[in-house]
Amino acid sequence: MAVTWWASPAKLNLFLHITGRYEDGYHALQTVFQMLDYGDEIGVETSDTGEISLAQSISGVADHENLVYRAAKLLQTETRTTEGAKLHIHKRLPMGGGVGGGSSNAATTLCALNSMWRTALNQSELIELGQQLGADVPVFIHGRTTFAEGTGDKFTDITTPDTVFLVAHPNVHVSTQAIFTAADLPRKTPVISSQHYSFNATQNDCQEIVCKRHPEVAKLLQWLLQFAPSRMTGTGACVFSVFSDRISAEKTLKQLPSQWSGFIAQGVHTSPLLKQLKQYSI
Ligand SMILES: C[C@](O)(CO)[C@H](O)COP(=O)(O)OP(=O)(O)OC[C@H]1O[C@@H](n2ccc(N)nc2=O)[C@H](O)[C@@H]1O
Ligand SMILES: Nc1ncnc2c1ncn2[C@@H]1O[C@H](COP(=O)(O)OP(=O)(O)OP(=O)(O)O)[C@@H](O)[C@H]1O
Repeated sequence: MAVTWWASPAKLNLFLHITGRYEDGYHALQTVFQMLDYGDEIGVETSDTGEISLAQSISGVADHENLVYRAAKLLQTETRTTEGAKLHIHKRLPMGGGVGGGSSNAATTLCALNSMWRTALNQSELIELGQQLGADVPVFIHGRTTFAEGTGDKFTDITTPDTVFLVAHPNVHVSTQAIFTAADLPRKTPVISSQHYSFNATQNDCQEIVCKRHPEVAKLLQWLLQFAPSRMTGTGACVFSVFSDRISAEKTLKQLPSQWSGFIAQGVHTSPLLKQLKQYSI
């Protein structure tokens, strides 16, 4: 059976405000999820054996914990389909870097298999399943650059300026859970309206404590700020810089000190996955 490849794009949190905390310990957020044209790819070979397998493992992640495998199993169980699949993962995105690679892989797997297995769940049913896999899975199923609230699951789509991003990784790992349980995390940022969003009037509320705990993130941020406005995404560790043209972004990437790594991506309104799904269903 031939492999069909599906896009699994990255996101950036252009800002991240923590506006409160729910009784279950989860935080109320406001953020802009910026979809990028750059990411991983998930290859799907369907079969009628009912078996789900990964063609290759990801280092450090047990196969049964891999979000690609878990997403396929969840869809199979929920829809009671007798179909199976062999799933390939082409990784480009840094793991646990705040660019949502694992969440995006899960979203792509759910959406691609729903099309290829013809299980016919609608987008809100897929989002409900996605929520069970992680807080950032729903936005990748939604597939548009959007202003998000709640735990990142209430969306108001917005148009952001045409931007080329340099996304850099400081090669340190930041635990999302450790940041969200930190006593000194600011949790009372006033709520803003999606219409009044601007990059300059917002911040990432996690950035200061991540920089304190992980000096390498602070060092990378200081280095990037010489060239362009820059900010951390999510709970880190990646930092992005905002450029209006690709040449300047590429020039800066070429100068990136060798202990760090990075990539260039264009901000997009509609994710490459959503575009592909529309074509597939035509
Ligand atoms: C902060 C963001 O990166 C913004 O994009 C995400 O909302 C985090 O998404 P994620 O990594 O998929 O997060 P999950 O795996 O669902 O949660 C990891 C841990 O972060 C904390 N967490 C996460 C999201 C949220 N709104 N409040 C939280 O307190 C919880 O302690 C949870 O145990
Ligand atoms: N297919 C997968 N790709 C990447 N990580 C995976 C995958 N499956 C499971 N994981 C686990 O999920 C963790 C978080 O991965 P992910 O890349 O989504 O983090 P992130 O970029 O910090 O995302 P977020 O911004 O949503 O917090 C990884 O550290 C890894 O242990």
